[in-house]
Amino acid sequence: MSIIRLDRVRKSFGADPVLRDVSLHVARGDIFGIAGRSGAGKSTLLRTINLLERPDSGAVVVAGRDLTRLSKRDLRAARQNIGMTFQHDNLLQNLTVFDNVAFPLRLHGMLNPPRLRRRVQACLELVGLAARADEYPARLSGSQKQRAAIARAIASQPEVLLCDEPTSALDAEATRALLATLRTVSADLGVTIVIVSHELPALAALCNRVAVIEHGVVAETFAPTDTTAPRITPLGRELAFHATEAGALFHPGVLHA
Ligand SMILES: Nc1ncnc2c1ncn2[C@@H]1O[C@H](COP(=O)(O)OP(=O)(O)OP(=O)(O)O)[C@@H](O)[C@H]1O
Repeated sequence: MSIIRLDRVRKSFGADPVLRDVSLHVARGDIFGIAGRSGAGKSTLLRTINLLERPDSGAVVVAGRDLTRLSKRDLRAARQNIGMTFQHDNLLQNLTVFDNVAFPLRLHGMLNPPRLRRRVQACLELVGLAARADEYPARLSGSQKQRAAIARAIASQPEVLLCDEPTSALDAEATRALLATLRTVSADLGVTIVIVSHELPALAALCNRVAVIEHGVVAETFAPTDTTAPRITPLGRELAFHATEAGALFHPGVLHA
């Protein structure tokens, strides 16, 4: 069953159409990748899923509710079910890692202090940062900052996690650590992850489905592990190549079980 459904979404900035007619389904539990050339509209599409970008027309249905039809108040509540991380980690520099993760819980008055502490610690353990809880973001590596941002994004136990270019500032080793964290988050919490990246090897290694955005539409959607299916776009073919490479590194049966 789809947890996210975009139906004929259109979005222009001024006279420039970015999303011309985007329809896609993301199944519950998917790690779903969005690929596309620079400027193709990947981030715009991702930001449409929680209505940070409001489409000009079309439906954005998350967990059964069309977000475009909600009142401001209901939209605020619906967004608590959709965590998000950004290319730049957006951590609050004057707060410790613990307080960054606790921030959305405190903001929404969720949980009493002992439960909040347990929740934050559990999130930090999941992303491998339990030992860094009292550090300030400036002392973390790029991968650790992204992992702290993931911990913050999952603290309110959303069903959906949106990740915008989480590995773009990371070297190869840090990228592998971050992909491992996202796999753990997916496996342990069952959260549905949608990830935008221009790094095809990362998408090929992580995602069980990928959509390629081209000319404002979804040009194709496929499972990277299905390396035998014909690909329509050059980018799809590149992804298939990287999926074969990734298969040599990570056994797909383990990765996508
Ligand atoms: N708020 C905005 N106002 C005006 N134009 C915008 C806005 N956001 C995005 N755009 C434009 O929309 C187009 C798509 O941008 P978007 O960031 O979604 O693409 P992308 O595929 O994520 O690109 P990249 O891989 O380079 O990050 C670009 O031409 C961009 O300049």
